[in-house]
Amino acid sequence: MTFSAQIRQAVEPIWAASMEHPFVKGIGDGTLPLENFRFYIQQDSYYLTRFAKILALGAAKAPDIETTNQFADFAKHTYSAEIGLHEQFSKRLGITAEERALFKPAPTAYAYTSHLYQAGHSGHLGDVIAAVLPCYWLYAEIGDTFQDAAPEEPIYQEWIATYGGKDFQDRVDEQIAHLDKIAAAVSEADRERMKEHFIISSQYEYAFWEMAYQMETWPVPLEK
Ligand SMILES: Cc1ncc(CN)c(N)n1
Repeated sequence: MTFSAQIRQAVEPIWAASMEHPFVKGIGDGTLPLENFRFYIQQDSYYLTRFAKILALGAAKAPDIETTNQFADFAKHTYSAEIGLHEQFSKRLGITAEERALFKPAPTAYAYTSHLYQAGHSGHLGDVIAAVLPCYWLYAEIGDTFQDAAPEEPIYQEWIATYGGKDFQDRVDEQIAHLDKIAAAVSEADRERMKEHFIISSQYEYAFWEMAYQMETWPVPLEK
């Protein structure tokens, strides 16, 4: 079994729980209150700006110029496709400049991006990919699962289309191919550490839906 198939099998219960999460199901059937999605978009915009930096770090850590180019392209695509989409959604959802200026990440968004930074900065390209892969692969599976869903809300339709398309799946396949190649060449200790990054990111993916569903706050709110 390939390394990617092994780690995918290890996280099956976590990904199955994500698929069943009311936030995700609510996008699919259109019942998710827009207020929750608005909260998600703000937190996810923060998340994506950090995610793009970790992909750029992958470009810097790549062993050859072709892989550097590919990871630089992953970072650019995060900006042009996902952050661009969030900017459009933010306008349509009436997120104001003042709200943006006052924005603070919720605990889970802060913790998840800190995990990506820690895994990415402390290791090699395999650590970067293991940490970011659930972000690609899980969303592609969700997009695929809900491809035929027809929520009434156009924003939810567009969100599903972004992750359900061939372009996003191609990027997942490229990341998996890199990870399997690296996993075959490194030590067992490296493979164990990469698996752990993948599991932790998968747990945080679930926690991110829950954060948006509960509109999570820090335990002791401060005056703005
Ligand atoms: C939290 C999270 N994880 C993954 C993705 C898809 N890149 C995202 N937009 N946000």
